[in-house]
Amino acid sequence: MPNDRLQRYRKSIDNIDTALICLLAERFKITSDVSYYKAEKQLPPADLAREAEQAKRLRQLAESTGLNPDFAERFLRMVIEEATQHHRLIKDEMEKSWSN
Ligand SMILES: C=C(O[C@@H]1C=C(C(=O)O)C=C[C@H]1O)C(=O)O
Repeated sequence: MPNDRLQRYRKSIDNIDTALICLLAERFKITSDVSYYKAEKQLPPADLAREAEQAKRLRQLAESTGLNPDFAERFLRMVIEEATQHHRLIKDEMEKSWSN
């Protein structure tokens, strides 16, 4: 069948997409734990110094693996935004429960 090769490529792409989603789910379980930790300790949801270190490290990693560093940083920023939004949500919820 002429599409055999394309089908194989697509199978590999689907496997990689599955791994990416599973890894992201694992990452968000950890950042969710961080949300509760930060809320309990009254720490700010975002840590810009830490984010700058992560961006630097991932840009270098992207360069060394042939990935566009700008794309790697955009992706990281999107993931961090989702995590910090959850931190803010949990902080607000916890502060409301303390004031009751
Ligand atoms: C998870 C943390 O909270 C925020 C989310 C981060 C992330 O998703 O990697 C990084 C820094 C913080 O802005 C943290 O401080 O480590």
